[in-house]
This record gives sequence, C-alpha cells and structure tokens, in this order.
Amino acid sequence: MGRLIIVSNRVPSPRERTQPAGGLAVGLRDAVRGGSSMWFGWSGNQAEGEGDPEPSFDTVDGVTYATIDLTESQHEGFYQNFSNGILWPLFHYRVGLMNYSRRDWQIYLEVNALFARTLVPLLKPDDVVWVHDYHLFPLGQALRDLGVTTRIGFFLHIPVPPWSLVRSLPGAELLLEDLQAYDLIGVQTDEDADNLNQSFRVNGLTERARAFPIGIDPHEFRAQAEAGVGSDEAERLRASLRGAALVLGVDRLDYSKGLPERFRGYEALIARYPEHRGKVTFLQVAPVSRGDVEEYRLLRRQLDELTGRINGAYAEFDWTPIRYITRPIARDILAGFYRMADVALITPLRDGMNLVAKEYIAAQDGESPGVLVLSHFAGAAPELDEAVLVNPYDADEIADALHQALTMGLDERKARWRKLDAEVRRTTAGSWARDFLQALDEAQATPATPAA
Ligand SMILES: O=P(O)(O)OC[C@H]1O[C@H](O[C@H]2O[C@H](CO)[C@@H](O)[C@H](O)[C@H]2O)[C@H](O)[C@@H](O)[C@@H]1O
Ligand SMILES: O=c1ccn([C@@H]2O[C@H](COP(=O)(O)OP(=O)(O)O)[C@@H](O)[C@H]2O)c(=O)[nH]1
Repeated sequence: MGRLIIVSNRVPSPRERTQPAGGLAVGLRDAVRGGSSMWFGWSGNQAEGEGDPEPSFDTVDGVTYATIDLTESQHEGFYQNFSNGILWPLFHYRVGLMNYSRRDWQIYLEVNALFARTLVPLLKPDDVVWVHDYHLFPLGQALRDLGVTTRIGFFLHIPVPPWSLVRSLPGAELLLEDLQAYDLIGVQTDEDADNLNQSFRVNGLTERARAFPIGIDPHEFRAQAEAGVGSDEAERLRASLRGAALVLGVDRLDYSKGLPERFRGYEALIARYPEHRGKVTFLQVAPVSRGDVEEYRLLRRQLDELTGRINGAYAEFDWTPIRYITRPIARDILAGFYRMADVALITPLRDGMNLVAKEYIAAQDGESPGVLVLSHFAGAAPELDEAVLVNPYDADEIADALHQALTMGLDERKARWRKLDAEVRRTTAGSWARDFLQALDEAQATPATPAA
C-alpha cells in the first residue's frame, strides 16, 4: 500500500507541547503515529503576498507535515465565515445562527480549489487520500477534476442534521453532489449516517455514509494521567481544593458545548442542594476558540457575566463555586486533572463525538473512579451509555445528575466505570483509522472526471 495522505484544515504543530485545543488534531495524531504518511493543511499563518503559496515541510516521527499559508481574506471567507459562521452552526442544528453570504461560499470553493492545486504535485499514484471535515467538503471533487484517480475517503467530525435542516443552506445540493467524489464517507454515529444518507437519497445520489466513531489512545492517556496527578499543577490544584470535591468541564469556548446551560445547571445544584455549598468546586477549562467569529465573542461575554453573577451570589470568603479559565491547558496536565476530578460535567447541546468524555474515562483510577455526567447529544453518548446521561437544556436535570454523581457509592461508580472503560478501549484512535482505511480499500473506486 502507498502512503496515507491526510488533509485537514487544522494540522497540529508537531513540535509544540500546547496545541490549539480540538479533537480532530488529537484523534488523528493518535491514529497516524508509526505509519508512512503526509499530513497536508493550513499552517495557521497568514500569507504575505498574492499568488499560490508554496507548502512548507517538516518531518517528525515518519509523518511529513506539509502546510500552506492563507491570505487574510481567504482565512476570513473560508475559515471564519463559511466554515465556522455557516456550516458549523447548521450542522450543529443551529440554523438561526447561520450567517450566509454568496461571497463567502465563493471564497470557500476557491480555497478548496487552492488546496487541490497545491496538493496534486505532492501525490504519488498509489497514495490513499483521506480528507477531513466540513472545511473541505468539495476537495474530493476538486482533486478528481485535476485527474486524481486514487482512493479518496472523507471523514466528517461534526454531527449531521436531517435533510429538512441541511436544505436551509443555499447550494446544499451542490455540496452533496461534490461528496459523491469520495469513495467512502465516514461520520461519527449511526444517526449522522442515517441523516446524511437520507440527504443523498432525497437528491437522487448514491448513499455512501457509514459510522466510524473516533476514539483516543487510552493506554497512552492513562499513563499520562498517572504521571499527571504528580505534576506541580495537579499538586497546586489539589491543595487549593482543600478537600472539596472537584467537578471538571473541559471544552473549547463554543456555543455547541452548552456552557451557559451547564453553568445554570451547576447553579441549580448549589441552590437546591445546599449541603454541597463549600464542599464542591466546579472548574471549567474553556480555551478561547474562533475568537474572530461574532457568536463566539458574544458567548465569551455571556459566560464572563454568568460566572460573575453565580460567584457573586453564592461565594463565601473562603469558597468560590466556579473557577473559569479561558486559556488552553496542555493535554498531559489536563490528564492529571481528569484523574483527580470526582465528576466530569460534559453537556454539549450537540457534539460530533467529544473526546474529552473518552479521555476522562481513560484517566480514572479503577479503584476509585469518578463519575461521567454526559449529554445525550454528544456523539459519544451511544457508546458511553453507562454515564449519567442528561438533557443539557434542563438545568434541574443537570443539578439532579450532579447530586447523584457526587453522592454515588463506590460499588456503583466502579461498575459503571468498568463498562465505560471497556467501551473506550474497544474503539481507539488506531482502530478507528484502521477500520476506516480498510473499508476505503474495499470501497468501489470512483472513476476520475476529466478536467473541463
Ligand atoms: O480547528 P478549530 O476551528 O480550532 O476547532 C477545533 C476542532 O473542532 C471540531 O472538532 C470535532 O472533532 C472531534 C474529533 O473527531 C470531535 O470529538 C468533536 O466533537 C468535533 O467538534 C472540528 O470538527 C475540527 O475540524 C476542529 O479542528
Ligand atoms: O485546554 C485544553 C482543552 C482541550 N484540550 C484537548 O482538546 C480536545 C478537545 O476535543 P473534543 O473532541 O472534546 O472537542 P472539539 O474541541 O474537537 O470540539 C481534547 O483532546 C482535549 O483534551 C486541550 O488539550 N487543552
């Protein structure tokens, strides 16, 4: 078999310890280690001049990272506006937040064509190309238009709503047609596969979506968690809690993650179950994400206000109910925090998968595991159904679930965790990538469409 060529907008910096938070880069990096592969995408930097950018190369542990810069207007139209201001809200069932403009659609198509033009000279005939996520829906067709005949697979990391919502996007039919250039399309859950196949069916296209839930490397993460509980940061956190139980949330600062609803759920806990006051601390790690998109800035302001209000109402001179951090924390440090946390509170309104939920389970000490409180609407929920599952829109349900988690006996905690841990070990990042690539290998190759 030839090389594996991964293409995604976000490419991790192979040499940096603190990465921009985000599951795509984490899951894929766990998956590609050890093979002969190239990872192509956006450098995260701004291009200086006009004209097609030259890729930069860096090879670390057998993986060649090839990245290109984008101009300010490409970055704005392609990444901020079309990908994150239109596709992201729509695919997270938030049609009302979609901010459509034809100009952004045009730039989105142009950047996909640019990715294709820059990638083609780097390809060899027996390479397998694996494209990732909503930023690059049309890339497969753009590669076919340039004569690429090799297998091309696509994986969508975010949820897929039913056609009745997808059709709100002007030109949705064209995107679906472009998706036909891929030999196989992977999505996170059966619900996503059903919805995408329905959209294909309604438009007279071939159904080609299948569920491949992404995972983590649980062995490596457990080792990081075991080492992490001894870190200076973990020692400082433990000392600062002074015996209080720790409820932990870790999410990019994104409206899909249900943060205001979660904060209100925690507020309902301390309002309705006063026995927890002074005895529990909620630490929310929420690194700023996509800060140039208006909705994300509004969310940040809303959370600043909510945290201030809840802390103002309930804090004692020696107890702060909520600690809220908007800087990223390195994943190996976080691993130690997960192991220390009595409860993980993960309540997205919609989420493709949510790797944090899987990381929390992998990090636990099996002799005294913590409890996962998880939204029904995380892609991880069908696999992790031994968690305490909640409807994230109901503050009282979150409060009751937190109370249940904080008072749960050791036997029940262990029994739930054992089943959850078995699930996290069953589908790993490695098995996810292997299963997808095996299915891609068996998929019907699409004949190349000659350039017009
Ligand atoms: O690249 P950014 O704009 O900074 O955003 C970070 C990533 O967010 C999304 O992650 C998704 O993929 C995860 C792994 O499959 C999944 O667990 C999570 O539920 C998804 O939201 C996005 O899809 C990525 O493209 C971004 O890189
Ligand atoms: O401060 C932070 C916050 C998050 N993460 C990591 O970012 C990823 C988030 O992935 P997830 O699938 O939960 O959500 P996404 O951000 O991709 O929507 C997980 O691996 C986290 O451990 C991190 O390294 N530092």
